[in-house]
Amino acid sequence: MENSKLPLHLCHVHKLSNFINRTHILVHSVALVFLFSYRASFFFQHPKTKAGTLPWLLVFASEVILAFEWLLSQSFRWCAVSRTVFPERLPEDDKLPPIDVFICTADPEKEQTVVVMNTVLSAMAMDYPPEKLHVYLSDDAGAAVTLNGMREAWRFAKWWLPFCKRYGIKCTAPGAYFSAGENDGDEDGGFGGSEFVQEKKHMKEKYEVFKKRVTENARIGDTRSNSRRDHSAVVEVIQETSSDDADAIQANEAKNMPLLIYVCREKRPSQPHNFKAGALNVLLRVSGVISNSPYILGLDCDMHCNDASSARQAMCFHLDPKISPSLAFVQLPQNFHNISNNDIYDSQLRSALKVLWKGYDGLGGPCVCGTGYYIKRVSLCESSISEAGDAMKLRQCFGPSNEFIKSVRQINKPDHMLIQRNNAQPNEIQLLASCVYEDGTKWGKEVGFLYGSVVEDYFTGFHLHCKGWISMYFDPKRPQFLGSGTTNLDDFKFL
Ligand SMILES: O=c1ccn([C@@H]2O[C@H](COP(=O)(O)OP(=O)(O)O[C@H]3O[C@H](CO)[C@@H](O)[C@H](O)[C@H]3O)[C@@H](O)[C@H]2O)c(=O)[nH]1
Ligand SMILES: [Mn+2]
Repeated sequence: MENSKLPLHLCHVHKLSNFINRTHILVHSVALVFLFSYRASFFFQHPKTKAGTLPWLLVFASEVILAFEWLLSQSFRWCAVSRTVFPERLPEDDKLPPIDVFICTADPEKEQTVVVMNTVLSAMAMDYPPEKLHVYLSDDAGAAVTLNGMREAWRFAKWWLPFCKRYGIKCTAPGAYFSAGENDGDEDGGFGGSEFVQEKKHMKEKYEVFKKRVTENARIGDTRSNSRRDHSAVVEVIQETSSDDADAIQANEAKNMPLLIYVCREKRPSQPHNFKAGALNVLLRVSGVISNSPYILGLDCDMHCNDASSARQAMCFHLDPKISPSLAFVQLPQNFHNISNNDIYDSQLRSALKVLWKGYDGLGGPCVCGTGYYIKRVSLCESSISEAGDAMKLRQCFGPSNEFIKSVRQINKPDHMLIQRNNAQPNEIQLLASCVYEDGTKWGKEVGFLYGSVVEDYFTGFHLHCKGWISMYFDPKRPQFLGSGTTNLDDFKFL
């Protein structure tokens, strides 16, 4: 009872650094005024003493451009803030809202299936009520190796999830967990007894078997790999398939597992696929008719959960009644596990994520940065058409699926938090994942993730802010997600 009166999160204004930054802005601005008046005085000089006009004008113009650019970037330094959360003050588990996790993969050759499955497993093993967690993997390549990997991941999850839960494992990606230092007590949730050591060893063996099976599948080859740009939709809810005795014993645990869904959208060479934004919009629709959770966690396939309590921490913002109605998303920084000691290209994006984005947060919040964000479904699926709007207009906006339109109406209702999984019709799902579904609709323009830019994340974030939504940036001490960053100039150039 008492908890409900205490705040779920606090915002700290960086007073000293804001003071220093503002003083610097003032001094710099005064210097600019002197510089510009010096340049302007040139035009009042006697023609005989004047230097060449053209070079003078060019220098002046470049200074004006640079000063303008500098001025725009000062907004980041005006009001830096940071945040603390209190997940222990959240309501009981049965009152927490469901979450859909969206993971995207596009190329099984560049994005190793074992790495992708580590991301999937790490999301499934988060410390959140399993019946409220639904993990969707979008496979743009439609690769058999990825679908097989999902089935293997499901089998391994039956062992991995109870292990993580029992011992409070923080890094829920098995690969990263087992490669961390043997004596890293923090990673082991403080356990160290012989029973734990024994079980950890057993789990490691299971993980090695899982890895072997996934990589063997990859080596056997994917017969469908030639049809990466030309394939039909496949949506599969991963379920019990094994007849293995040991697995069957664990099957009981499966009742307490999140839903795991493989989604491969239809792709045809004649239809634009709109890259990652296109994949995310298919996930939005397919998940809409299956779980329709009010919140979505977006992850790149190489970005695993490094803190099992991540979803609970994000909910400290989303469940705050004061900000919740206008809060579209909580963005966490992109942290990387493979940064070299000589990070000469700033691959860890330190200037952006440790300095600028905190300033961004003080001014209404950052934009979406592609991965590691908890976004409210309604912010992506809202339309100007009210719930009572006529069916024809809703179809023009969201496409022809009545089931999906029904799901959009549901998320606008106040009791949406309690909605449970639906039994969607397979042909409705095929329709939603088809490549022509969006023709003539507002998908990618007004609804969902926006098309027309390679940085769909920034574009979508800006668009949400333009519509009046706010966002939060949360940079906790322990990185909540870890991915692989660029480590050489070639990769960096194409960022
Ligand atoms: O057609 C596509 C292309 C990419 N992806 C997935 O999108 C993610 C990001 O793509 P990647 O090629 O790794 O791009 P990066 O430049 O590393 O990504 C950064 O920049 C992107 C665009 O701003 C953001 O979407 C990412 O989250 C951000 O990490 C990966 O999981 C891909 O599998 C798809 O699903 N379909
Ligand atoms: Mn990437």
